[in-house]
Amino acid sequence: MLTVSNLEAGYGDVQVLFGVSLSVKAGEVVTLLGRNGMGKTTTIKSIFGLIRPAAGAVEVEGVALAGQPPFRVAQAGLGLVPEGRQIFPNLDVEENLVATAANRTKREQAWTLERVYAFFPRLKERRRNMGTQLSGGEQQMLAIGRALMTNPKLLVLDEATEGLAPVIRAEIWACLARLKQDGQSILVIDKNVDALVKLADRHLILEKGRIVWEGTSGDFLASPDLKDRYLHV
Ligand SMILES: Nc1ncnc2c1ncn2[C@@H]1O[C@H](COP(=O)(O)OP(=O)(O)OP(=O)(O)O)[C@@H](O)[C@H]1O
Repeated sequence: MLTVSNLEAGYGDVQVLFGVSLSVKAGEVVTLLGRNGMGKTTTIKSIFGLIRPAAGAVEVEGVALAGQPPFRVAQAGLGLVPEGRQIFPNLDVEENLVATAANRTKREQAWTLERVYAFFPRLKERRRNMGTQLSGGEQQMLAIGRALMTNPKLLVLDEATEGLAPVIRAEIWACLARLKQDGQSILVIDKNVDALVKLADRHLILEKGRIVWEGTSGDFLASPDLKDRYLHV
């Protein structure tokens, strides 16, 4: 599905990623973990063409994407729920959902407005509200719904539960679990390791721009020192 190999990237003269490699297979849920400033968002920006990697390869089902503009990455089947949600503020909920919608993969069970509303009934209630009038949790559901409307082969969430109340976080995790049951491939960046260990199949830990650990949820639980070494502040 997604293969990233030896990615190097940074900002100006400052190198942030030093050969990041990762993969997500069809139907898998994989997490990218690490403390603040370790390069998680830079990895996502490089994958999505939001910054140009200095070296390395990004492939989606064999299509080479490194250095391609964001619309090509979207066309290849990657859907992003960006950090900070980035809801279009001057559009209402429904307009946000259809703004970037596409069924490029020609799925039989495509995501449509009706299906997104059935998945997030709260969005249906709020369909005529402007993006800015929504609560943080509703905005997050909208950002996920908007990405699903592109019918992505891989859904990527960057800090999807940041700043949300614990009960709302739990709702978002539950949504992701339902998507996983549906066979959706997902890459999640988040700091709530305990919730992610239950949800995900595999985990990668990023430290100073390098992948320093990789394993299954079982491996992660069997190494309790990982949290102190790489994840706690
Ligand atoms: N636009 C930018 N210009 C210059 N340096 C940046 C920029 N964005 C991030 N950096 C630097 O790159 C490094 C990695 O940042 P990145 O946002 O990828 O980390 P992160 O792991 O996603 O952390 P966080 O959880 O804080 O978002 C940090 O040292 C950060 O200061």
